[in-house]
Amino acid sequence: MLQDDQYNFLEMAGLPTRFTIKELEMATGNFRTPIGEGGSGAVFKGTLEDGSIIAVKRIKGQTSGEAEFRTEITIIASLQHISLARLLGYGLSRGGDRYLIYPFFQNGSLDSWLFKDEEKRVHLTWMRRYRIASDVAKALAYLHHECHHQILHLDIKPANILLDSSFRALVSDFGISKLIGKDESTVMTRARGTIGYLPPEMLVPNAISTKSDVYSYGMVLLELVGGRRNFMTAADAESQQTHYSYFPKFVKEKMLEGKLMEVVDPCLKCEDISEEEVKVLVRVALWCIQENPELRPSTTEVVDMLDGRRPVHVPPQSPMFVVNFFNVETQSSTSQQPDAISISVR
Ligand SMILES: Nc1ncnc2c1ncn2[C@@H]1O[C@H](COP(=O)(O)OP(=O)(O)OP(=O)(O)O)[C@@H](O)[C@H]1O
Repeated sequence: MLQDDQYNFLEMAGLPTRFTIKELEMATGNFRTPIGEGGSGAVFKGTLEDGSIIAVKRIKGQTSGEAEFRTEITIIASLQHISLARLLGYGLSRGGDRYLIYPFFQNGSLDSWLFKDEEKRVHLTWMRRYRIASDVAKALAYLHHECHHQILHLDIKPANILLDSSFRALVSDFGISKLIGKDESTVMTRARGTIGYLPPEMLVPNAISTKSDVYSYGMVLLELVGGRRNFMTAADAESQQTHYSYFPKFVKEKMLEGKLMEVVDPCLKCEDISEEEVKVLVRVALWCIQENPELRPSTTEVVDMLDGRRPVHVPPQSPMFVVNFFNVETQSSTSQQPDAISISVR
């Protein structure tokens, strides 16, 4: 019969292993170093006996998050892609807390670079941004088209894109993902994801598909280019009204005027930016956020466009219904970035 340690081959095969709470306490020094806080719990830094550095996500509570926890383990256990954050293991405590263990990625999440001050944003050089766009597209193409099932991530946003020490991107957080059969093109689901990245088909009871991730990806692309959130609000003290600014509309207008460089994050140095690449990213983004899912490209097509294997035609004019809904303005405002638009609906 095999001894316990002879099962180490499972670990070597990249399958998630179960950690005891004692092992996790040892690794994290009793959860001494928090590195982040998400909707479902806090994340702590730790070191395993073999010296590898880990991130331990603690999901508090007995019942909440159980479904997400199971989904995350089941889905990610079977995935192997260089741009997906690998799940090293999991843990369960008697008190009902649950743990997910990932490799630690030195540069944290994309949102902590993109939406902070200029000092942080300048580290996201144009070359890094383009590579991040390409890494995420490749991870999504793998999930959508290269696995036994189609896997919908359903929560693509900068907070769920982690960056390693060379600013290569890894998609993480499969808590609300969904598997669908290869022959099915759509699936019914309740609203999930994060406001600001949700495609219109998600706002009404309807079928979602891989094209829903494509929409969220397109929204992330625009934020990468602009170095700002797509939705921003500013309170007008005089009229006591809130003004919304919607970056995608501004981008669309600049594209029509032929002044695309005006949409690029002003903190980037002009000489480092390839105008041709800006055109590619912006056009791809505007294709991805088409309101009609059928017009959006597949993630495989996106990869081909970013890699220059497929031409990127001028995207069609999209009505951008959200503009009328919020009565938004189009200036490239640098106003306050509200928490309200990043509320998660699960
Ligand atoms: N593997 C990791 N390496 C380094 N930092 C990490 C890692 N995982 C998470 N973090 C940090 O912890 C923060 C919170 O992560 P978490 O996945 O819980 O957040 P979230 O995606 O915003 O939340 P939610 O679970 O609600 O989607 C991240 O924004 C990031 O800064």
